[in-house]
Amino acid sequence: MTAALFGDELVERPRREVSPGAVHVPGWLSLSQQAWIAERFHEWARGPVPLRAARVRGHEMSVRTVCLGWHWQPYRYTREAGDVNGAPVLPFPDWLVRVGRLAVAEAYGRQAGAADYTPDTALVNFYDDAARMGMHQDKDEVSREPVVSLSIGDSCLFRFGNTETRARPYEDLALASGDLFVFGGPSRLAFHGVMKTYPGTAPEGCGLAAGRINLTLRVTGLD
Ligand SMILES: O=C(O)CCC(=O)C(=O)O
Ligand SMILES: [Fe+2]
Repeated sequence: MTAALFGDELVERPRREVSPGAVHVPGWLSLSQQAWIAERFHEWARGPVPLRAARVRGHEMSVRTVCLGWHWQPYRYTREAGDVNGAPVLPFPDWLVRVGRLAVAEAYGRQAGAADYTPDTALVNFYDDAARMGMHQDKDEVSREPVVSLSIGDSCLFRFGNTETRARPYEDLALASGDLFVFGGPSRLAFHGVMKTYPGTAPEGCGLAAGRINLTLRVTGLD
């Protein structure tokens, strides 16, 4: 409990620019922030659009997703979840815009236009013990503003690569509960994926007993 509160592991996991424009900030969210967001996740998953596994080229993804602001389906954004139940997607909450601005300021510094960062969609992913996500680019957005990623629950093995191919060079790193990862600028279109999660590693008090939640905040550039 005290280890989770005071974060010994942050000494071994310093903040780091993984590649130009891609910044990992371990333990950015406090436990109470994580638990509060996990509670919101359970509300979002109740609908009107439920958590669902998107179908990519005929195959269901192992990750299940609920969206805010805009509904993502391979490979576009819509206001209604036409591939689920046709219901309108939940609005993007103001507090999450503020989280996005704080995250960009944390990653790039206050001078870097953080105050203008206005994400309008979030993909909220839930990973059970078997879920993973293959290497891909986040490129269905018209805007190339940074992606802000927040993780809660079990740790995962995150692979962050290059903008050209799914193959090497890439770097494997752990994303743990409370970690922030921002990728923008020259890394905005880098391939990335989640190779596996580590069941049973969620810290007590993070609000999620099993599994992993990841939120990516994005600017669609759509209107
Ligand atoms: O779960 C993660 O850490 C990454 C999620 C992701 O890449 C995505 O939703 O596009
Ligand atoms: Fe992604």
